[in-house]
Amino acid sequence: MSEAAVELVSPGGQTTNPHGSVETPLAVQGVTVSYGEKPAVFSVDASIPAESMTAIIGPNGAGKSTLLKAVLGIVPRLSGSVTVFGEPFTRARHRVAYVPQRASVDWDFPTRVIDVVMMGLFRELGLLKLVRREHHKTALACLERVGMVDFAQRQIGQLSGGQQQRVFLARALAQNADLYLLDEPFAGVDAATERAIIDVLKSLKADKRTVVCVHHDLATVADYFDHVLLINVRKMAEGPVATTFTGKNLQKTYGGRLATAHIDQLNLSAA
Ligand SMILES: Nc1ncnc2c1ncn2[C@@H]1O[C@H](COP(=O)(O)OP(=O)(O)OP(=O)(O)O)[C@@H](O)[C@H]1O
Repeated sequence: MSEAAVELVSPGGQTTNPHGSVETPLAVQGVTVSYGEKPAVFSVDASIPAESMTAIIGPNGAGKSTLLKAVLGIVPRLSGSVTVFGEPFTRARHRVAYVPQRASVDWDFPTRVIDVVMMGLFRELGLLKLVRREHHKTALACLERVGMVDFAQRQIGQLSGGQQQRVFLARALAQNADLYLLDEPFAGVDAATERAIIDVLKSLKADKRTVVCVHHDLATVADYFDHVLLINVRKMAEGPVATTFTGKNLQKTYGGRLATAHIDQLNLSAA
């Protein structure tokens, strides 16, 4: 029997291999993606620790979204490999939930909030896609977790930006995944929604899930995350926030685009 076949899934959803060590939720090696002549992501390596909250940080156009899409197979890789809990993504996709950038979704599509969340249950609905009472209850419970249960019957086009973001998070929760990949979950949301989203993400981590977010607000990195991946087409740095989210690494990643005064305000180590 192969090692993969005898993987053990612990109660928290964590995978250990037969030797008892925890599989890396996401390992990226030498990934290069190009939309044209110039690579958008060049030879990026990353190793996302289990049960961590990771921020992918870098300037506009640095390739952060592209890296997530390459992990998910939405855009083709020119080179490199991706493993999810020690397996190719195609074998582990059921363990991954993705929340895309809000702007990339067609919100005019005529569908209700509850139906969007139900999409997260597609694996449970079976071949006939029969929605049973318990599926409905699960979807409502996920909406409850993001404070959107009263909006279940609303058309998605009639939601505010922050409400849309919460609904997509509810869909991801319905997937009951082990690895959550979110592309700018806090973009354009108010303080209350940001608090609601970070509370849900922290509860996922407490439940032994792994969370990875593309993130722009440097002021909240130390509070929200414990691991960072800094990229600007290439990987600039990766590691624990405490030792990697430093003024020097931010200068390296953003170059002249980030004023020294802004870095000073973050009260980071200059190392
Ligand atoms: N579908 C596409 N076709 C062509 N070029 C693309 C496409 N998507 C992204 N790009 C380009 O690839 C580069 C990386 O884009 P990407 O969206 O991954 O950056 P990002 O770091 O997520 O940026 P932002 O912080 O602005 O969201 C950019 O130069 C962008 O213009």
